[in-house]
Amino acid sequence: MPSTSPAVEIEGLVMTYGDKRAVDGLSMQVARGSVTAVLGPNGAGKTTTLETCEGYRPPQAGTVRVLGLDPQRQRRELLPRIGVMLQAGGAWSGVRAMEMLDHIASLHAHPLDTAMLSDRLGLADCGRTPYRRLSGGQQQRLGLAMALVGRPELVFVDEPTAGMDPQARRTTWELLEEIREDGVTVVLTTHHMDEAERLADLIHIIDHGRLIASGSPTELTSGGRAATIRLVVTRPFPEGAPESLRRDLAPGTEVSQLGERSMLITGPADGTTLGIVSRWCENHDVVPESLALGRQNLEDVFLRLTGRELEG
Ligand SMILES: Nc1ncnc2c1ncn2[C@@H]1O[C@H](COP(=O)(O)OP(=O)(O)OP(=O)(O)O)[C@@H](O)[C@H]1O
Repeated sequence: MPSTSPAVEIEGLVMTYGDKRAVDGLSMQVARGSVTAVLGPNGAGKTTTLETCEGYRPPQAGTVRVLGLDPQRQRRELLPRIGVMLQAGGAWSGVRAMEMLDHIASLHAHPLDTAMLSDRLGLADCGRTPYRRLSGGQQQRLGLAMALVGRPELVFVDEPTAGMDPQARRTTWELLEEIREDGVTVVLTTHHMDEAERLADLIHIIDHGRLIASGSPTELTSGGRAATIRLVVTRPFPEGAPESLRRDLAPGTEVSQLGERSMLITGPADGTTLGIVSRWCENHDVVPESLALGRQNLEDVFLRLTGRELEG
């Protein structure tokens, strides 16, 4: 198996829970040595996809290969080569933080130094605290340490910074950037676009269990639709406002309603467009509270693709 082959290859994956199609024909790849973010709103199918890659669930249709191996049939071969940070738990409730980390380290041939790792992740002070008494953020950090301690070639991290304070988030981001420098492949799920924008070489956006867009953060947020205007008005928009405004704007300009008093206009957001938006407001008895020019971010991309906001 040449090392240039993808670290993860998913082809036509289908996963259902009863009648619910959590993953619906998903195909995507993760390049070796990259940080790839799987971005999507709650319930998009991110965790289910990761759990299938980790060998916790057999695919109901489609195929999954991780480091060239079948996560079900070749699990024993695969497990020592990957690290997994679960969204919740992963440790026994009564075990002390350091005991758990040392235990995981003892299962690996060449583990990292656990004292160094726990210090780095700010766990040194709670090393003797039972897992159930750790704060949510401390449990997350311990989960990350457990995923990294075996020097994996590939780590799956499910919402790595959920519940962390800003300082712990930054430390986690730095650590993930460092392990990438060491050539480790990182697959992370998140519904925080800033996390994906900061860390990821490649972003797969999924919604309703399907891949709806892929690209680098720059590719996804640039191009002809790079600029945005956010319009906030004093009272709720009249019925049909986005369609009416879109008719006045240049072809290719997109208008999405964000809330009852806010809209996002994506396209050639120049002086001409601003002028048209102001005139439209005047003609429709709409009073702008703010009209802000900006650069499209991943949240805007998601909104444009799905008509819904990413977080929430
Ligand atoms: N064990 C389960 N039993 C039944 N339905 C489930 C189960 N696990 C997940 N689901 C459903 O499958 C869909 C996908 O869930 P999944 O956890 O994979 O999404 P997610 O993108 O990781 O969401 P989140 O960001 O909230 O973690 C959701 O509608 C969820 O309610």
